[in-house]
Amino acid sequence: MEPSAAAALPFLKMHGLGNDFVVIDARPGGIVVDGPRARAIADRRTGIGCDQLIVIEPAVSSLADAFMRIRNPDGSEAEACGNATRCIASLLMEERGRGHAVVETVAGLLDAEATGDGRIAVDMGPARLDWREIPLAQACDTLHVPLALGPVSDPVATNMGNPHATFFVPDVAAIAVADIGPVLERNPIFPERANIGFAQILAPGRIRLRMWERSAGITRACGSGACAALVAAARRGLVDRRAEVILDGGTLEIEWLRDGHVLMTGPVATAFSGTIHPSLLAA
Ligand SMILES: N[C@H](CCC[C@H](N)C(=O)O)C(=O)O
Repeated sequence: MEPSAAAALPFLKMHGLGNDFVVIDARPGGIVVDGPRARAIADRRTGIGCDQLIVIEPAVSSLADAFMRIRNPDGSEAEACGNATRCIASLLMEERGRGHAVVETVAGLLDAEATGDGRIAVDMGPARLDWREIPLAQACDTLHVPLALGPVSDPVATNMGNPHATFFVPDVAAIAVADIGPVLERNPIFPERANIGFAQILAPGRIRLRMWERSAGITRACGSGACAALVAAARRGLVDRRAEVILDGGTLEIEWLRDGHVLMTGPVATAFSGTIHPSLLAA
């Protein structure tokens, strides 16, 4: 059932370290938020504005509490969104009055639990490391992808449900992320484009990361990007399997477990609630 043109749609504005989301609960009314509507809502000038639009849908799997649909500001669907997963998991835990939740995504079921200090830990599933899984357009060692642009080269490719390329640099502050991010995102070696991370090793357990997100541009934090950066650094022997990843908006704790899964722990916040004006739904 589509909301009538007159119906205003309630939403929550949430964020994880400043990576912000408009969250719509489509479970009750079967509301469809397609690409054009997502674009209209996510637009920071004429809409509400967000890095990703998150729609909570009824779970498909009997093992999940809800399905989380992720849309980028250009309306495209993303397979993973770590910060949003923490936000949705916290909503589901609150609804059910318990400290754990299972969030279903197109990339699989994600287990989440409250860590007791106000943060949420999510098992983001296995890091996928084969060139076909990223995906890349040609067979290559994902630990050394043959790509260079300006001051950066030789990234590590990782799939966390979504595609990532992580470049290691001596000083992230010196990287013109807004200039080279969009060009790297669309390099033909990434048939589904890619999220681009620029990482600086501060210490064996501390990584500084700046992100250019696929379809979303520079964001203040990126959970799946932080996971990809930790896995990349550990594969290169630059850090152990656990580190603090310091993003523009704050710090995430990432651990690459022995079973290949990646655990991400960090805060969530609800900024405000409101209703979406029907004109935005007419898109
Ligand atoms: N902000 C998200 C990542 C969104 C990735 C999206 N831009 C894509 O196209 O994969 C996170 O916290 O993981």
